[in-house]
Amino acid sequence: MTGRFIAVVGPSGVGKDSVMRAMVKNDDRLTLARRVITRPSDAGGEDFDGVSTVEFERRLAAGDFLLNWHAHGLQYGIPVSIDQSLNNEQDVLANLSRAVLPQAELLFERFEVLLLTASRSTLSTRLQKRGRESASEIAHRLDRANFTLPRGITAHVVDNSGPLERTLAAVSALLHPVSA
Ligand SMILES: Nc1ncnc2c1ncn2[C@@H]1O[C@H](COP(=O)(O)OP(=O)(O)O)[C@@H](O)[C@H]1O
Ligand SMILES: O=P(O)(O)OC[C@H]1O[C@H](OP(=O)(O)OP(=O)(O)O)[C@H](O)[C@@H]1O
Repeated sequence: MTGRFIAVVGPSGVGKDSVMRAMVKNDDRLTLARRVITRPSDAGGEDFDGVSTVEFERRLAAGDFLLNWHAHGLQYGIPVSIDQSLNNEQDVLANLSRAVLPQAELLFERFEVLLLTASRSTLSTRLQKRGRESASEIAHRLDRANFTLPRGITAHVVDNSGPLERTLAAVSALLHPVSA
């Protein structure tokens, strides 16, 4: 049996990267997908592979990505190498755009979605505190906060308005119901 591909989605600033990082730290059944992004490598936040647009297009043409999309003026790709982890029965966590979920669902034998939520004011406070984007970029990200999941996609929905520990306990109970 292959591992599960677990898509982690939700509005910018909700805590996807923080929750994913903590999940992987606490659970050796989980692996993080390292994304390829056309963002400067020193931008901070998640551990990603920062490349130029030309390099991204080269890799795309070479078939290096299982999934790719465009958002916030950036290109994102999920490398085909995650298949090795899935084949080794590791569950793979990946921060995805909500828009690519229907495409992702078709690709993986075992597919789950974790949707994180928080109020708009919480998102705004967190994005300002994170400080990776300018005020106008933050405003654009907040405009996308209410984007609904594509039709037909079902998700585990977890509120990340409270402490991270509470979110982690809820996520663990949903993903590992027997051992939780
Ligand atoms: N449960 C939480 N409580 C308080 N702050 C949080 C929580 N989860 C995330 N954060 C903070 O919110 C900001 C955005 O989190 P991040 O993981 O980058 O979100 P996303 O990947 O969804 O954009 C970061 O500064 C992070 O430290
Ligand atoms: O279609 P949406 O669901 O709105 O998602 C759009 C993009 O936002 C997130 O990117 P990124 O992780 O760079 O930004 P974030 O950390 O601020 O969420 C997510 O991973 C997508 O790439």
